[in-house]
Amino acid sequence: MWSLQLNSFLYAMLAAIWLVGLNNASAQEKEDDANSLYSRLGGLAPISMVVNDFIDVIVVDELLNANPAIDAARKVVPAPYLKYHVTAMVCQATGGPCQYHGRTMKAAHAHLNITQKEWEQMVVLLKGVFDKYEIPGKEQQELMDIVDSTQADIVMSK
Ligand code: HEM
Repeated sequence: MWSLQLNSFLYAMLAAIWLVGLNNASAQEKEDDANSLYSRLGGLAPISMVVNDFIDVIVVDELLNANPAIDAARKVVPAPYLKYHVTAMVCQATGGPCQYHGRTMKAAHAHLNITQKEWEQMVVLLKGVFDKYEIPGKEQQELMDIVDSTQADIVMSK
């Protein structure tokens, strides 16, 4: 009898410890989420607006379209398709709940022969969009770091 009660008590204690552990884990996760770049940017809606403007400015840029491969691709690849994929990618890379299902950066850009000069133009255009949306300096830098991490896979020639 006693040992049965003791056993139930021990099980109840173990269950309580396990539940407290679970609660702590989710509190920690919530804190991580709130601190993610994704949350600091305001989530998916503001990210999609920044990407929307970014794609709108790059597809009409004269310096970029002087590259015949870029010009040909932007005429056949729908801008909404690019906006969808780039939004999902940024959402995922900043710690948001999305999953990017597009091609690798190398596979998506290899045929475009993107030069260093074209990359730098893209960065100037992107910075202009960041400024338009008044993204704070720290968050701009973190976003640029993500973009920079793709440079080696995107820039194909000098
Ligand atoms: C000078 C810089 C860039 C130019 C000119 C450019 C242009 C393009 C073009 C024309 C396409 C369509 C290619 C095709 O399907 O034939 C494309 C695809 C894509 N780009 Fe870029 N891009 C640049 C940089 C970037 C950067 C920095 C990112 C993200 C960090 C990015 C993300 C993507 C994605 C996600 C796709 C779609 C991939 C897919 O179709 O699966 N691009 N880009």
